[in-house]
Amino acid sequence: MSDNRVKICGLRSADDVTAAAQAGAAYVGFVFFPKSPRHVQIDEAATLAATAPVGLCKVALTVNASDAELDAITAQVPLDMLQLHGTESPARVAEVKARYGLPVMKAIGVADASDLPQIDVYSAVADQLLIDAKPPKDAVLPGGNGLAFDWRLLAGRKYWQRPWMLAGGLTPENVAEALRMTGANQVDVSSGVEVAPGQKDPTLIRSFVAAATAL
Ligand SMILES: O=C(O)c1ccccc1N[C@@H]1O[C@H](COP(=O)(O)O)[C@@H](O)[C@H]1O
Repeated sequence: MSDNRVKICGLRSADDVTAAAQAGAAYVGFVFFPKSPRHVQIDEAATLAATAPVGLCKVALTVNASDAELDAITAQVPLDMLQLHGTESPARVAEVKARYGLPVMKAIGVADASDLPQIDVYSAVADQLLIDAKPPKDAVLPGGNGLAFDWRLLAGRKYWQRPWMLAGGLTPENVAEALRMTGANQVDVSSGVEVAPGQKDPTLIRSFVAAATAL
């Protein structure tokens, strides 16, 4: 068993939270983005977060959220981290961090080598980085599309200043190879542990966490 840490994102029920916790996930994510099949209302997320065992990091995923939206989420949901998954600028990341006093994880979309310098830019302001596949141009969702990027882009990289997670198209079948190729020690998954959009499967969650932490 390794020290690899897993985030299961897009949880919508108490059973999902229990499955993630019992499988050994380190983080659970709640999606606040109405276009997503994983979107939860703030009061639902508050109830779900309250069921999470102590020590499980509860993350709110938002996309270009306004202060009013973040005020409402942070006032009602007991959270440990904010994940910014839109086009938030470095200045906005710093502003959110200061305003809410919570660690901020910034998602960065990668399609090719030209996207990699953004990782250094956001390292200066975010507490963690989430390196995800860049969504297709016509995508409705900026993440959660079940698409992987070419992991070879991260092979042999220099070390970044911040902890980071690998995301995008990860599954119980490919996560071990993804960890090996990128050297990541944290991974984030959504579609890869679902049987239908937004519907998590406890067996897939268990298989994913087992595969990611077996190395
Ligand atoms: O999951 C979503 O619906 C979502 C919506 C908007 C922004 C990000 C979203 N998900 C994040 O994307 C990664 C990768 O997802 P997948 O495993 O490829 O489906 C996921 O881990 C979430 O952090």
